[in-house]
Amino acid sequence: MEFAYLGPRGTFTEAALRRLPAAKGAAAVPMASIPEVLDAVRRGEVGAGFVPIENSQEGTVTLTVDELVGGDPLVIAGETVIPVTFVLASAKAPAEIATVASMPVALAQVRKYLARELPNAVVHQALSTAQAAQRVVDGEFDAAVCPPFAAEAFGLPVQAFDIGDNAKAETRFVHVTRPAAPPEPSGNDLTSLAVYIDHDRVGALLGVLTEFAIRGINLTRIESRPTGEGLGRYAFFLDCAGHLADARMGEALTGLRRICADVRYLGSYPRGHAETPVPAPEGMTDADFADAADWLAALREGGSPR
Ligand SMILES: O=C(O)C(=O)Cc1ccccc1
Repeated sequence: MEFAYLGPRGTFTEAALRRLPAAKGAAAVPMASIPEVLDAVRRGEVGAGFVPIENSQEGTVTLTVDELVGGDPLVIAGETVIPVTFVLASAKAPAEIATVASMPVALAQVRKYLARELPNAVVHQALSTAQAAQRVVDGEFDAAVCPPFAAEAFGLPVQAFDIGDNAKAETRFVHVTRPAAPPEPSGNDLTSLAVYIDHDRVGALLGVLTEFAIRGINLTRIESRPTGEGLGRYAFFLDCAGHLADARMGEALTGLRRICADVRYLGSYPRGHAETPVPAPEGMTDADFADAADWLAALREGGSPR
């Protein structure tokens, strides 16, 4: 199995991919951008892709979420979470740095550092932190904001370590495939969905949330993303605790299907970090649903239920 990932070598994505159990022994194929990774998966050129999706400091990696919500269908099959620390990589001393480059999600996390230490430097966007380091080596920019291992991979001196504005920043990365059955439940899973509501209907979002709340399903993330149809037209990206195979998740999904303009299932997969799973509340276990279904079937057959 080949994994395409956001490259070149030296990205945080590459480091996170090494921690993904499903990628053990797999060939890692660097791609220039997030859309290129996802398109290679869609075209079947690689079996899987690996891209950043969420940062604890900056929030959503919009390129990834928008592709999942609105692009040709893909599903998430796994995730990893790693801490991210940034360095200023350059052959020049900070006083001589006139241009600095990185990926927007990285630049946003060193905003205070750049304003304080390099107030006159012109900031440029790159497709990844390691691509910025590559372009410094090529002479295009003076400095890159990148992981320490990217500076090392590209032979760039580090002018400053730990320049992130939040020392506790973490990033979440996802393993994506073409639509496929999910991995078996692990006991601590997430299910991702994109939900399109009827935007003119008052209380439509409350209706969506109710489907989860009444079945004891915890949401770990809800994000609105523009559909591109105009102002006020948004889709919701949701991460829900639980697996597609859980009876209560199945019931919530069929409930959404009935009340939403559209629902896109985006995968059930084991959580990549140590969150304690929220157990099914009383009356919401698979056994409770099976018992209730048996009871109803017996009523419909005219028998006398237990
Ligand atoms: O550019 C990289 O190295 C990435 O993997 C994307 C990224 C950028 C900044 C923080 C986390 C991930």
